Amino acid sequence: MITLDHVTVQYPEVTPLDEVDLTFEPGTTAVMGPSGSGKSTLLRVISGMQRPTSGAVAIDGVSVAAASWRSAGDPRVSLIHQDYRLVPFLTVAQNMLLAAELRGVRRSGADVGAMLERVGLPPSMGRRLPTKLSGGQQQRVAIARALLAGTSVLLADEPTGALDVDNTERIADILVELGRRDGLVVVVATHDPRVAERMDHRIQLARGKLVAAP
Ligand SMILES: Nc1ncnc2c1ncn2[C@@H]1O[C@H](COP(=O)(O)OP(=O)(O)OP(=O)(O)O)[C@@H](O)[C@H]1O
Repeated sequence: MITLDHVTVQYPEVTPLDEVDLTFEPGTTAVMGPSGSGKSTLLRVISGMQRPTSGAVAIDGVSVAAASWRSAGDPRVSLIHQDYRLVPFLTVAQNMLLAAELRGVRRSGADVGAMLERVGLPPSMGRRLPTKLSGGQQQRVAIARALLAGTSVLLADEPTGALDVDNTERIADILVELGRRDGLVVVVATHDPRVAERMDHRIQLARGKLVAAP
């Protein structure tokens, strides 16, 4: 469970998160709201990549670890993006193993294949370069990479923003299953109402404030 306690992120001109109190349980939650309402900031704060100006963020009662020269944030959390962010000159398997290694998690080639199958891709795809895959396949690899690294909290920032309707459906299916079957806490920032309606809960941000709770 993720808890935010009076979390504020303040810049000189804007306050993208303003005294936010929020809880995310295992399962999927869509975070909606207009552009600039603070959705990406919320995900960065949960991941530990950004320290809030004030307030506390914890996962299962333990404060999220802030990013440092040693890590890109809390090792329990993975963040996936609209543009997938796979390393283009490494194979799919190397991308996945590198992420696990950076977390200090040892994984085998068999683990990579099993994780690819879990997101509906053949294990043989591990040998391909990400640039040779479709957008939907790349996003599934990004999810498999997060799972291989042992994440228990999966954050997704507009994960279907660059995908067509069919691939959007597939990614939404995978996220829902990870929440329901595997008990991950999945938080999805999205502008797409079709994605949001598939999630277990929906929240809405407006100018850094929560305007509708689940
Ligand atoms: N480093 C920064 N310095 C100053 N202002 C910032 C910084 N990062 C974000 N902001 C501002 O904070 C506000 C919230 O940004 P954020 O990216 O969280 O919004 P968002 O809801 O994710 O928007 P979008 O839907 O367009 O991705 C915006 O007004 C943005 O300009």
